[in-house]
Amino acid sequence: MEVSVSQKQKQTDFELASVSEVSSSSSTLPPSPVVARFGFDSGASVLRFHSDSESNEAFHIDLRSAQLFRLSPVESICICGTSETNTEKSYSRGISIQFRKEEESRAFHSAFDQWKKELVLQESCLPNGILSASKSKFDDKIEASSAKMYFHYYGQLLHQQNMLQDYVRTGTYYAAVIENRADFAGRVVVDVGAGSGILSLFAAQAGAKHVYAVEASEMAEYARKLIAGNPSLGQRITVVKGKVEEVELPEKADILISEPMGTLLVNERMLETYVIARDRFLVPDGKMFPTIGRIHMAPFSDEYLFVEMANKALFWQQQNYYGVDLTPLYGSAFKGYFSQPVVDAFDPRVLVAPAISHVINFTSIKEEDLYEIDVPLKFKAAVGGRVHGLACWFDVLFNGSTVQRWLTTAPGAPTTHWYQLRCVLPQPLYVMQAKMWGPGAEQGGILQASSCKFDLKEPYYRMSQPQAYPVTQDQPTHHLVNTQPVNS
Ligand SMILES: C[S@@+](CC[C@H](N)C(=O)[O-])C[C@H]1O[C@@H](n2cnc3c(N)ncnc32)[C@H](O)[C@@H]1O
Repeated sequence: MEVSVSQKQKQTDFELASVSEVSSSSSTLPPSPVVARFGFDSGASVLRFHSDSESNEAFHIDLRSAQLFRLSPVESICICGTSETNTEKSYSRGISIQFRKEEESRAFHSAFDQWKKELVLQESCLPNGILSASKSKFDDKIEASSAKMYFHYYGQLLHQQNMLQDYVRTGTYYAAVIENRADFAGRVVVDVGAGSGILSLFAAQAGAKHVYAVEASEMAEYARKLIAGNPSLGQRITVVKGKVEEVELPEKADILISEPMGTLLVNERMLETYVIARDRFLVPDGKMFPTIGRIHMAPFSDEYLFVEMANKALFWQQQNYYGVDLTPLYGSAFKGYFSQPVVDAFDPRVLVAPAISHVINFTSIKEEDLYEIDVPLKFKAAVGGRVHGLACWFDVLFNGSTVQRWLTTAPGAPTTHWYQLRCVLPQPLYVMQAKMWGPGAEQGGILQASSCKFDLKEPYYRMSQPQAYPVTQDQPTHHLVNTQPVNS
């Protein structure tokens, strides 16, 4: 493998508060403060640690096997392999890294990602300058088995039909495209994750010069069939079967169209694919449909939902289940149920404070910035009572030259197949408005804490329709129960 001179000379230094080994077996760690240096060593990207006072390296790790996880704003853990060749004896090594400031932690993480990327580039570069068939950006992030299941799912017509039958979704895309003909007429379009090819056909209807419909799953074959069956539009559409991260297209696009939204906008990580498509295929200042996305979050109060969740674990409180005491597992079952985000459509009146919004601009965000998203939350409850968790939904904007259109999944708006999402806390929080005494009184109330980790991959599909509330005059119309059919 060739390494260029510039790479050999390049290095990045970071001063750290301290480093320590998670297992105590090694004594090679330098005393604090510590300097961490990213650099090259015999063609490999390495991270060296040495003491501030001397430049002698205390130890180094190979970035090839290293992964970095953030534990807190100023603490991270780096997991890497040992150099032990006997696989039975080789254990992962954990290095706990303390930063002095949060900004330094961020800079270190971004340098780490950058150096890992350089490594991928290096490894795919053969001495003759030809790119090797090494893993793509997609393969790098997504496990093969998980990608197989994902594309198997989308390869089936029944799941595409589910999306096509979400008339709020598909109708809004149609309106956004047709009302903004000026953005499509005579333009080259790339449909990112084309599925059945429906958005490509809409773009062709709006007068696109040519549409490249990129689809990785077997659905690409069905898209070809559908497009061939609509010849007046189909002659301007080419289906490209493959991953957006890997396929090559013969020309740049003036506009990208895609439906990359998952639960809570980011689930499925297809936004990353959309952004990669932008960097690979879009002309500078080209358009993106959708253009921006927003995640909205607000605290809610829903006693009924909380009791429903808590009751699920009651099964494990049986002391005589065929002669077996199940109670040792009660705590774990309770925790398990509360780690499931609830997916359903709820009445917006369960919200107890205005929502906080996090904006993602698809035209400018870096792909890496989608790996980890922090949304600082601070709410002032409009009413006192028990808060049971955080309600979340999203919307996206089609920023057309003629018409701006929003596709929203907000509570109270016509229901989509995304519904809304609620993260229910295992311990409700009491929110009061009266003057308080005791700990936390200075801040205006009693300090309480309740926390939970939620797994977006294990949702609880509850699917209840919003209950019919009698409408009074002071209620805005968006609180009305929607009459749209639910698309399953
Ligand atoms: C949510 S569906 C949308 C399908 C279609 N555009 C629509 O609106 O009905 C996303 C599609 O993108 C495809 N997809 C996801 N990631 C992809 C990738 N990295 N490369 C190519 N296709 C991808 C999936 O197989 C799936 O068919």
